[in-house]
Amino acid sequence: MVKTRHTPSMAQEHGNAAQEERIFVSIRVRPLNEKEKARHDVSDWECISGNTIRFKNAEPRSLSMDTYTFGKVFGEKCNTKQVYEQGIKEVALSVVRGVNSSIFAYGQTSSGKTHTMAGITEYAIRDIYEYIEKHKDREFVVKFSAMEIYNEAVRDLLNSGATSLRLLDDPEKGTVVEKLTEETLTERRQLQHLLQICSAERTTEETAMNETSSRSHQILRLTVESNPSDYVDTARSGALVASVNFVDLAGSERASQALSAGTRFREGSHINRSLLTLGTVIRKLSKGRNEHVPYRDSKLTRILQNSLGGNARTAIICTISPARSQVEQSRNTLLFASCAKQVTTNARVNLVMTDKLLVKQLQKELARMENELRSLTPNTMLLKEREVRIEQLEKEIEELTRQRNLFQSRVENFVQSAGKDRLSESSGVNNFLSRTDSASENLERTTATENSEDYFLLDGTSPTFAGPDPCHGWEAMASKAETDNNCKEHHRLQSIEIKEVQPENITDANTPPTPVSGENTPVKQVVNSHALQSRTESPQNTNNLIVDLSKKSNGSSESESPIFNAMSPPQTGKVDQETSKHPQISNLEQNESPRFNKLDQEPASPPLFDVKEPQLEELKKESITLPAEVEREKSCSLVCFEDKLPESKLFAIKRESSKNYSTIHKRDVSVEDVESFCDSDAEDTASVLNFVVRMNERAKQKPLTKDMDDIMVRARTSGFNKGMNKVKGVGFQGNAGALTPYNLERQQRDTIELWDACNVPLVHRSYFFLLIKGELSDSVYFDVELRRLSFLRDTFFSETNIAAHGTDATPNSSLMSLNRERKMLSKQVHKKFSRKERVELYKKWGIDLKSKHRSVQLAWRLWTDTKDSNHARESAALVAKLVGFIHSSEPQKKSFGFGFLSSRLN
Ligand SMILES: Nc1ncnc2c1ncn2[C@@H]1O[C@H](COP(=O)(O)OP(=O)(O)OP(=O)(O)O)[C@@H](O)[C@H]1O
Repeated sequence: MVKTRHTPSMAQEHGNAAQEERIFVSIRVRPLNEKEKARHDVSDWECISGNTIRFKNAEPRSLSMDTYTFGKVFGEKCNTKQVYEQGIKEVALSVVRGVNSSIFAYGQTSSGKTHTMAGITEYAIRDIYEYIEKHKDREFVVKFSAMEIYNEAVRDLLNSGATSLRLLDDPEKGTVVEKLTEETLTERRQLQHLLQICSAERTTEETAMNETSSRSHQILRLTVESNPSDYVDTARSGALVASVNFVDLAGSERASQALSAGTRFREGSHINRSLLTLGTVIRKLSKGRNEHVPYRDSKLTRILQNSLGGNARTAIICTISPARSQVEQSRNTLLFASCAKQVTTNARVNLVMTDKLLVKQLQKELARMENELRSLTPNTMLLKEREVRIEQLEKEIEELTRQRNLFQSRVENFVQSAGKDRLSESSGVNNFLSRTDSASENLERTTATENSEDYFLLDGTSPTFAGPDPCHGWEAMASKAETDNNCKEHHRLQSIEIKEVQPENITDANTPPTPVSGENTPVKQVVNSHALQSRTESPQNTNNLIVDLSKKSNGSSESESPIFNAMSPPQTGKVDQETSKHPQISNLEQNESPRFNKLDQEPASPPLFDVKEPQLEELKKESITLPAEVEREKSCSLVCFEDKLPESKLFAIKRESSKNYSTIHKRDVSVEDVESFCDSDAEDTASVLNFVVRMNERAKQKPLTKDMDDIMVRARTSGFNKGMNKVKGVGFQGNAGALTPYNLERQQRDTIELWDACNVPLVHRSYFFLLIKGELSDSVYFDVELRRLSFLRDTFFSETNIAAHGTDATPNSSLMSLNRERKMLSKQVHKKFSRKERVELYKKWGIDLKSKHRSVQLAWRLWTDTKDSNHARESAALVAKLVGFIHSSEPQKKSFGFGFLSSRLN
């Protein structure tokens, strides 16, 4: 048995709504049989039309009562095929379209019901199979079942051994017969065989005329399942399942004839019950009232409930006997037929979903969803990847935004702090530093770094060293010291030895009371700021020609250089007792005090020289008023030239021309001389020498006139500086206008190297840098510092001195010992100072961020400053405070800081 699920709603969705129609009722009058003819019985019924029948012998007053009209009326001469074709066939074939149908035969015994239904069933089955044969595109499944209701018991005609079958109520199908045999037909012949079985199994009896009389209600059911062809969407389609019932009722008169007693009585009662219930149901349905219909009062009406006013098309063939003797029975049949034709049914297409179709449909749906899923999967994966990427980008944006805000904040703090510094600081240290590339690199690097220890540079207040790291490479200092000593003699040859130095025009505020090794120790003043660097460079690039016109190296007296005398500051400084052993040191120290005094008064712009001599005043009056920078150039007394000459050649020139060196003053140089020199090839040795000699000669001959000023003005505009750059000269010593930042950097670099070589304390270094304004005039400080440091280095760090005094010859200790102590102090610094404190010290002492050993630098400075690591912390704090005082805008603090540091230096 194929389980089905009725889905009427699906049929409705496809336009197969229930169609209401009345039961088709036809009347068939059989001919008089032999028995009736023998009794001379006559036929009283006349078919006056195709759908009207009338009782012929009716009295006039009752004529209207004996005329009946139905869907079709078949007379005695009509055969079964006509009955089938005219009305019954259409109803029966509804089954192939999914519509239930029922064909009833109702009439008295021997009226021809079985005779008619046998033919009708045969024709219907034939037509059904013909329909199936014509519709090869559809799949049909035909099933057959047969039952009889005898004494209100349902019996399976295809299973003779089965007992009475129970009726079950199905919510979709209605009443179903439990365990009813249902044969699937593969061919038509199989159905013929089953029909014979059913006929044989049906409960019948022999009549007096040896005829078989049916004593039960027989229901032959043919179920047709098919797939609809008119539903394009097979995914939503089901199966058309419908049944056609061929119902051959028992004789309607059976109850009255079985009134005798016993079994007949009980049999008749049951037959009558079903028929009476059928009559009642028909009568009630015909009235069309919404009153209770007693379907459940009999097995017959219960099983055929759908066929009686329900989901089925119904046709009733009422058979009557024309014999006058059967007129009342015929009238009852016609009355039943008259009621039945009033009954309406609501047949619809039964589109059901079988389990097989359901599985198939679900499989198709699953395959469709899998295809969709496969088609969607790549997009889904791509979407997920993009979502992940979007999340990553959002995080990166947040991080970048955070970094940007942080940098902006830092830059703002830096700018704000730098602005305050520019306003508050009178010193030009930062201005000078900002002009160096190294300082710019430090700033950029500091801005980009995340190291908190580097962050302190952002405040812009740190007195930072420009140029090489003061402590850089000090680890190699030990080995370098030896190299320095080896190169010392070579270095001395490249420098002009000045036997009698007259440094009155040069002040050195930082010159400490340096100890000397002895009175007879030769003092060699290195005025070449590039001296140290030249030791490691090729001779071709490092030859230096220095012409000091203000000194008596050529035997000329001061009187030969009135300008020199005019620029000499008053000798107001105190004379150190120790330096009195050396005139050079004494002269340096003599100029110390006035220099300090001047700085204290005008720290922002310390004057280079005090010009007070009357000669100069007179010259000023005589000359045309010149720009300030030209006025300052008048103070130049030293011209230093440097050329790229081969070393040997240069030395030869030096020695040869040293005898002819003479004072040259700017007033002695004509415009033609300068222009000629600028246009000449600076590498031409003869031109350089000739230029120097020529200027010296003119210095002796020509007085100072205003032509000098014109010379300088025109020299500047015509490329004098360019020519000077060609020979890489320092220019007029003390003449800031002739200096270049490059030369100043070189002086600075040499100074730092000498600091390292002499282990100069940090305090001194810091104090020295406080003098620096970032102007070219700072060159004079570096020049003096270089002289002093060269003297110290040659005096205390020479090979002979170290050998003579051992490792304790220096003020500190041997370099190797310093190295060991440096490591120890580095550990102690990390142990003693917190990270925050270290950062503060870095900031205050301008420790280079390039170094990987900032803590080592700090330890070094602490050690060299205090000479006692146990007090390094206190000393560092004190120095930091004093430096802060010097940077303060308050004169009292500034003076105190200067004074204290000065006392420390001394
Ligand atoms: N239209 C007809 N033409 C010729 N013979 C007929 C016709 N109708 C019925 N007969 C004959 O009448 C007899 C009785 O018919 P049938 O058995 O079909 O009556 P029935 O109504 O089925 O009786 P029951 O209810 O007792 O079974 C049969 O022998 C049948 O051949």
